[in-house]
Amino acid sequence: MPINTKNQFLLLYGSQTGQAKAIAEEIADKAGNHGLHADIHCLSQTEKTFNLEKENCAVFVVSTTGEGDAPDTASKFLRRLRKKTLPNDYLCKLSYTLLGLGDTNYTNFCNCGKTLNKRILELGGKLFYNPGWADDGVGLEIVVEPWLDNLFESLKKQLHISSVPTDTIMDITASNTNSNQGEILDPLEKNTDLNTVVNLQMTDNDSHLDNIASNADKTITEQDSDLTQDSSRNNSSINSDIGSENDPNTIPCLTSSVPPLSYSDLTLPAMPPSYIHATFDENHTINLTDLPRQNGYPFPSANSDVRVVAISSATILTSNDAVKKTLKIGLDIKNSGITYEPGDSVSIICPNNEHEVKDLLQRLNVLEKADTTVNLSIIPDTKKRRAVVPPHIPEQATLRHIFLTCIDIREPPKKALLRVFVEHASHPREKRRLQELCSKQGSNDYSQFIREQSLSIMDILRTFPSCHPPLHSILEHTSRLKPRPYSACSAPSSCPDRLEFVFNVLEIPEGNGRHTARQGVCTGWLDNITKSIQTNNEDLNSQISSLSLNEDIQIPIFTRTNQHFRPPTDLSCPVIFIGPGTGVAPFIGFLLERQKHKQSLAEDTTYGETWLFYGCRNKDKDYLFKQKLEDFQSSRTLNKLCVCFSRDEQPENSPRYVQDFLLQETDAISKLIKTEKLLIYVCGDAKNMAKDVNEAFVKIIKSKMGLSEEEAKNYLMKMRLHRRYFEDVWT
Ligand SMILES: Cc1cc2nc3c(=O)[nH]c(=O)nc-3n(C[C@H](O)[C@H](O)[C@H](O)COP(=O)(O)O)c2cc1C
Repeated sequence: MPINTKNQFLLLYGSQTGQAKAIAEEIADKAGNHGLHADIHCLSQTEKTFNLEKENCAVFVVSTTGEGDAPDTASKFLRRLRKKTLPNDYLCKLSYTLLGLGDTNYTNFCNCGKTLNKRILELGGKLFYNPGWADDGVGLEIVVEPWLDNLFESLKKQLHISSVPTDTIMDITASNTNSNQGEILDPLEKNTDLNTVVNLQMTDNDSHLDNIASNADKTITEQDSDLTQDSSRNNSSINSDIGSENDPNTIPCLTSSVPPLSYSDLTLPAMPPSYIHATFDENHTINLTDLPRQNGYPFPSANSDVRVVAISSATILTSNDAVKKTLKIGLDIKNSGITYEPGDSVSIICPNNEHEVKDLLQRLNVLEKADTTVNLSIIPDTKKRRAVVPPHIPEQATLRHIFLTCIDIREPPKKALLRVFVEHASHPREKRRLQELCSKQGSNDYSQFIREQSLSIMDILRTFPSCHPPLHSILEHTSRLKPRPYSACSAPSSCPDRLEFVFNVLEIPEGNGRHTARQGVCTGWLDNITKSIQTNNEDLNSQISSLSLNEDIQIPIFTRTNQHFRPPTDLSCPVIFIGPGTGVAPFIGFLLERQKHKQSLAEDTTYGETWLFYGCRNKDKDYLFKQKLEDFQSSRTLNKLCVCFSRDEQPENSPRYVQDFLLQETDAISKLIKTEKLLIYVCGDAKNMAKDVNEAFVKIIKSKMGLSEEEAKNYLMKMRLHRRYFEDVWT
């Protein structure tokens, strides 16, 4: 396909953890199938490789991070676009569309995408296709897939390209008849795509190829017909096999409670072309300790270099009979060059579980070669455009190294990988169920049975025993293994050489498609490697640490600054901290810092009221930092400590959750709000707690300030905008 400016569009992405980038790359890949060429760049390349004001046609894919913030790689671009000096017609040449990624569990859903969209419109840009707002909380694909389906028709209309050159069609089209060319489309409404439609009527012995041929309204080229015939062979065998059993209920399901889809048409994603070639070199021994972590590819959001530091303590903060085990880890950062402030987080670069790696390598039939040097290269005649070995995977390493440290083998397999699995499942009924799960019609099943249950690649392979995918497919379709961030619960002003953080050891039970019970990747690893030094006694821990008995437990980390979640600088402001469970962590650091400040302040300094709302299940089992919090209260660093226990026997009307406690304190809190100096900090679970806390404040403001619901919500929104309401939440 010749590249000329006529069929070219600018494709820009801003991504924090890789999803927006992956979707942008998918758009770039698919563009060629439609006779289009995507000039793809990260937004960080602004003014180096692209200049927006000179562009005619652009597609943006941007996620939101932090508290409604732009990804790190997009912030410079947004800063430039926000300049007040830009004229109103700055982008008047530009027609564009935008796909925003976000998560409705966070307060500012898709804020970065929405802000960008608003600003481009203000600067004279015109939308040629409705923006899509995809919600990671329920599954990005629910919006992304239909949005992508219609994007290319709109792009072609925009670029005045009426027909698709036949030599560029890779996908196979069956029922592609309702193409709404040129309209601005609602991504959720209409559906015109270039995907494979598989018809598997029980009674219909027509081959898949026949079905496609009769419905197709696009030419299938020679190179594509290979793909078609492959599918045809596989699918016609499915038909005859299913036909002979004649019982739809025998189609294997992920769990016995999962019904299969009906035997209707399925629209499958196009089979992704393979592109990585792995060869083993027995004569070459590789020194793995020399290999940079994840091939030296930078970690997004790192604010320090990666450092290897010693774990100097591991304190169990919960009783033996608590539902969850909570650990506090102390890191020795003396001479490490690592600095941090309360509110910052430490990211732990953890490996996958070694048994899971072994099981997967065994299943892929490469366990004997796990420690042999492997060379990865690009298949010379691959059909994948711009194919490169993923930058976080070294081209020369061992499989064990790659599977342990570079790729995420726990993440639910993407639909593209399931599509590959379809081709490598030999049992017809398993093949059919895999087809369902990656099909458009099976989207709900995919969300419900794979994504929501967090099934791993190995869970899927165990469920479909006849499926034996090739090694390269796993390397091609897995994400980078991500470092796990934890808020610091210490303060450098009180112990400059130590950084502490807390976490619950995540226990994931067997069931719902998960073939084995497991622990969280990072929390399970930290729990295991610190077993020998774990203690319930903080004092014992400091003795161990002073004896330096555990220098050999070392872990790689980096820190991330959190400019938006900092202790108040004006100590006269009243402040309310809300942090149930491990959400209390940053507030311990804040209070340590506050205590230090207070000690150095003159007697008559005005010191704002400081309250903490904390919650856990049981007073005697999982009340984290009990002693410390009570000490803060005794020293008047904390003026009010409101603790609730959700599972203890209690007098009627006792608050069970922090939001109940807030409501109980409505009068006192509303007085603090009315001072217009109150600062509110919320940390912890985004899904339930942060939303409920937000609602509790709306109720308080509404009832005590005589405002309507809408006005109360606006009041709270203004508090956020004026940096008086802060959140550090996670899902
Ligand atoms: C730490 C963190 C903070 C987030 N904050 C927000 C937010 O404020 N608003 C939102 O809509 N989505 C938020 N998200 C959800 C992401 O935007 C969403 O998961 C997206 O798919 C990530 O895409 P990326 O991998 O390209 O960065 C957040 C996700 C994380 C991990």
